[in-house]
Amino acid sequence: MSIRVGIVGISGFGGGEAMRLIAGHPAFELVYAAGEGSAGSRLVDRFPGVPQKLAGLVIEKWDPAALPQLDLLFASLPTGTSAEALARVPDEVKIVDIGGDHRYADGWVYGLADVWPARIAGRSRVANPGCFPVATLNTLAPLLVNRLIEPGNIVIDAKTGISGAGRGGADARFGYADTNENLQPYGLLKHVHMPEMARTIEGLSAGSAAGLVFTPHLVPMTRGVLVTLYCRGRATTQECLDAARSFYADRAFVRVTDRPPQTKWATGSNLSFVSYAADPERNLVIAMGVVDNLGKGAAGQAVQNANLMSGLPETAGLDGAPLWP
Ligand SMILES: NC(=O)C1=CN([C@@H]2O[C@H](COP(=O)(O)OP(=O)(O)OC[C@H]3O[C@@H](n4cnc5c(N)ncnc54)[C@H](OP(=O)(O)O)[C@@H]3O)[C@@H](O)[C@H]2O)C=CC1
Ligand SMILES: CC(=O)N[C@@H](CCC(=O)OP(=O)(O)O)C(=O)O
Repeated sequence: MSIRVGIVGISGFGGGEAMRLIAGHPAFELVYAAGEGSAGSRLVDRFPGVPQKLAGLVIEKWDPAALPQLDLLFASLPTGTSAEALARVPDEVKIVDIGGDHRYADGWVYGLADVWPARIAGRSRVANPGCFPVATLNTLAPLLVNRLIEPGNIVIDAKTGISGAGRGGADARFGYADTNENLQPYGLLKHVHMPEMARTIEGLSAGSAAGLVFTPHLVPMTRGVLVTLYCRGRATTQECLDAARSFYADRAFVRVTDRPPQTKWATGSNLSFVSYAADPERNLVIAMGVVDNLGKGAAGQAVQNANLMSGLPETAGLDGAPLWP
């Protein structure tokens, strides 16, 4: 039996990636697509390569009062624009919010799927983590749970591809001439992802994350997030790798590697790569994490969460290999 799903924000980068994954999903059937400016166009008009079975589906104007019969809705709307409308979606329709409006909000589970799948299974309102948080938290979780680093002294140096800003990123920073052959730090001291990262670090460690520092950088590539995390701790490299291998032993999507991960390893997939280099004498642990911002960072983890919410195998529709090169 198929599960009837919808995507609001389908014309965007996150929504479009969700469509690509759902088109190949064994149990999900896309029956509803919605948006604002794209309303009235067919999927084939926006995505010329869309599979034939979806080509004629017309994007509706987003209206939670006019939904067809649905089991599950993926919301991929600009942060700040989804809370009011999603509150009007009937309770029986499950929702995965890819945007930032419901992270640690009442009634919603924070959907860090690789770390706590049991919290997500069977739930009906799940908030996807942001792309930097999932790359960071998947990498830190084994160290925090095993008390291998101090939670209060973590510095996150992050790099992101331009698609992290979405298609709607009309900001002049995101044009070709501004991004090609260029590197830009941004969001210093108060990036919007700080609270969800601090709260999760505190939950995993039972300590304070008060000293957290996070600086993202925009780099001239389309997809990918790399986080390099500077931590205080006396563990060896081998102890960090062993902790991660044990923590993720039965998890499908997290790969623990001896060598530093690269963004291309994850492109087009729901994979998360983690690795570590530590020097106990210098009280230093360097932890590294890679995801595709549109995969694990958005639509991939959204589908993983939807599988858990629907009682499906967690890997359904997500077992394709990454793109290479
Ligand atoms: N890009 C990324 O790597 C990641 C993004 N996210 C989050 O996912 C969400 C979507 O991001 P992204 O796909 O990149 O953004 P885009 O700018 O690419 O897409 C935004 C989408 O929202 C739709 N939209 C905007 N306003 C409205 C409205 N009032 N009613 C209905 N639809 C509307 C647009 O539809 P239309 O074209 O029809 O107007 C478009 O489909 C954001 O919250 C973002 O922060 C999270 C993790 C990673
Ligand atoms: C390059 C770029 O702008 N990236 C986005 C992250 C995308 C993301 O994870 O978005 P939400 O948390 O809003 O869902 C940013 O730094 O805000």
